[in-house]
Amino acid sequence: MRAPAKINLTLHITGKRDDGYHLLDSLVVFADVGDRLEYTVGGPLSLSITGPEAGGLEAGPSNLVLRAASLAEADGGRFKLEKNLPVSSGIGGGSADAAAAVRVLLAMGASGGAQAAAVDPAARFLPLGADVPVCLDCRPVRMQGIGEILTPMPDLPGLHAVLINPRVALATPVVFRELQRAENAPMPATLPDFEGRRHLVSWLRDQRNDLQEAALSLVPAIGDVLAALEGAQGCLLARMSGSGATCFGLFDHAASAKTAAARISDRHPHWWVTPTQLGDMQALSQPRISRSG
Ligand SMILES: C[C@@](CO)(OP(=O)(O)O)[C@H](O)COP(=O)(O)OP(=O)(O)OC[C@H]1O[C@@H](n2ccc(N)nc2=O)[C@H](O)[C@@H]1O
Ligand SMILES: Nc1ncnc2c1ncn2[C@@H]1O[C@H](COP(=O)(O)OP(=O)(O)O)[C@@H](O)[C@H]1O
Repeated sequence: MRAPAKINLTLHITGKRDDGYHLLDSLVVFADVGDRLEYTVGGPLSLSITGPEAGGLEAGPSNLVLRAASLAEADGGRFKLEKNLPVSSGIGGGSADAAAAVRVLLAMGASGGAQAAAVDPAARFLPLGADVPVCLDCRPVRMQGIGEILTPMPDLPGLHAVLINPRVALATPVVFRELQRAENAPMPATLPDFEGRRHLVSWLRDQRNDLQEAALSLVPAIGDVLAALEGAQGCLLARMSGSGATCFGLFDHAASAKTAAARISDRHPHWWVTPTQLGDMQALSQPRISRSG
């Protein structure tokens, strides 16, 4: 099963709750790049991790895959995680993995009993992380509250993009702590009916990521990433996703995104650079179940 990266096209921080969590207003889409998770029924609950971004990631009970399995009351089984997304990078890799584990366990019939099964999955799995509800469906949404209020945006045009991480991990709480002002304007109450990609991009230019300035002050390399994207031929808009440090550049065509990614990668071989499509990845994220033996 695939665990697509989450991208915040906008991230307006509109307030702060008494428990310290911030209120968000964010337009979220998914990428066709992500982690992969395999689950085999049988045996005690376990997790192994491979892949280019596996380094330093704990496979113990603190891993979000195993935390999700516990919350779903899985009674065992082996998870294998192929970690392709940089950890702590603003594209929700951990939340995507947790949501993928939930999807497969629910598809296999794990429910935690009738009472738990009756609870809306978004509310039930929110304690794993504010980004987990949005990652359950992998569809374009407007995300509000602390991440639990989701309004589908089924007609949002798909986008061509390049994702870049300067290979600096940035912990979400640290960026929120650095935020100078928690009360900022939300997006308009009603979002436009976008007529196409260009319309969406020109509207996005007037929106913001309110965490970008705070993240930039912590990791100046984010400025280099944004400059590289903005300088690339065909780049329509460059912005940071989530709490960073990953940034996205939007392009008119898949070919120009690919060319830009190759050129930037040549100049910055240590950066994580990926051309991708952004939009609705629900179909791609569905579990594919095979039975053997
Ligand atoms: C900022 C966002 C935007 O999509 O993305 P990332 O940068 O993590 O990808 C998310 O809201 C992050 O979601 P997630 O990473 O699941 O957050 P959690 O584990 O629940 O929270 C980590 C910490 O971030 C802060 N936090 C998170 C979400 C929120 N709405 N308000 C907050 O203040 C809190 O300090 C919290 O203790
Ligand atoms: N499967 C996982 N993948 C990534 N991070 C995980 C996972 N399980 C637990 N974590 C922890 O979650 C935190 C942030 O995860 P991540 O989702 O990658 O951040 P972000 O949402 O900023 O991209 C890190 O402290 C990491 O150690």
